[in-house]
Amino acid sequence: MIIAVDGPSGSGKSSTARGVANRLGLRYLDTGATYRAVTWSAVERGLDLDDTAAVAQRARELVLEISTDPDDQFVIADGTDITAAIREPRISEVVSKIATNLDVRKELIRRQRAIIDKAQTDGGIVVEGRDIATVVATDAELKVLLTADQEARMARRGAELAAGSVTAAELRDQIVRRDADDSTVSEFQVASDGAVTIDSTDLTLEEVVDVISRLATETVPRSQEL
Ligand SMILES: Nc1ncnc2c1ncn2[C@@H]1O[C@H](COP(=O)(O)OP(=O)(O)OP(=O)(O)O)[C@@H](O)[C@H]1O
Ligand SMILES: Nc1ccn([C@H]2C[C@H](O)[C@@H](COP(=O)(O)O)O2)c(=O)n1
Repeated sequence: MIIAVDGPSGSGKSSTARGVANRLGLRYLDTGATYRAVTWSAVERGLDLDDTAAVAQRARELVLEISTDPDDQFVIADGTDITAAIREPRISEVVSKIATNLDVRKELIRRQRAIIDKAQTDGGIVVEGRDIATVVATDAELKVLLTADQEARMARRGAELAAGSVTAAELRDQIVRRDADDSTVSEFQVASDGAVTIDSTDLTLEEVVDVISRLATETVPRSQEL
């Protein structure tokens, strides 16, 4: 089974997808981490992020290992553990430049599909991102568009970061500006055909995990369809 979870920044995709994978004994893939890993590598090498050809070449060359264990998440790039580094503000601030590079997307979607194919032999996977239901795994048995209103998403991200470490303007940049940039290459504001929209504004994380897990158990995997 493949469960696709898409949605805007701060809607709770990562926490929810990890929770569902745990609950149902599935693998978990954070596709945003692949874009962050390429960003980290390009920044480390001092590449001009506007040089789309050079950045795409870096994406193709990068040796990337990304965990699909929901309880043990790590990202290793060219032998360096970058699990924490890819969450630093210096990466979050520029990652959209890499995520809107269409040649980078082509390469990372190819890699994401290979990870998803492999996980099928382990019983299935919950995949979260922006274009999972619409591009990466259009055959997903369950497609969820996870939303929350902008104020809730900014409040959640603010609570997550160390108190006083970001200004209101920086917070807005991380949520509003990033979504505006990212939505130029993916449609994650409107549900695609067959997707269920879940508005998490007034739901706890546990409640969202409950809803998606229930929908998943009511869904017959394609391989078992008669
Ligand atoms: N339903 C919820 N209610 C309250 N807080 C939540 C809920 N879902 C997630 N959170 C919290 O909101 C923050 C953002 O969640 P998360 O990182 O999962 O979002 P995301 O959609 O993956 O964001 P991004 O795309 O920017 O990585 C986390 O601190 C998480 O614990
Ligand atoms: N399938 C995806 C996943 C992520 N992105 C973009 C969106 C962000 O700019 C960046 C990092 O994602 P995050 O870790 O914040 O979820 O990658 C995308 O375009 N497509």
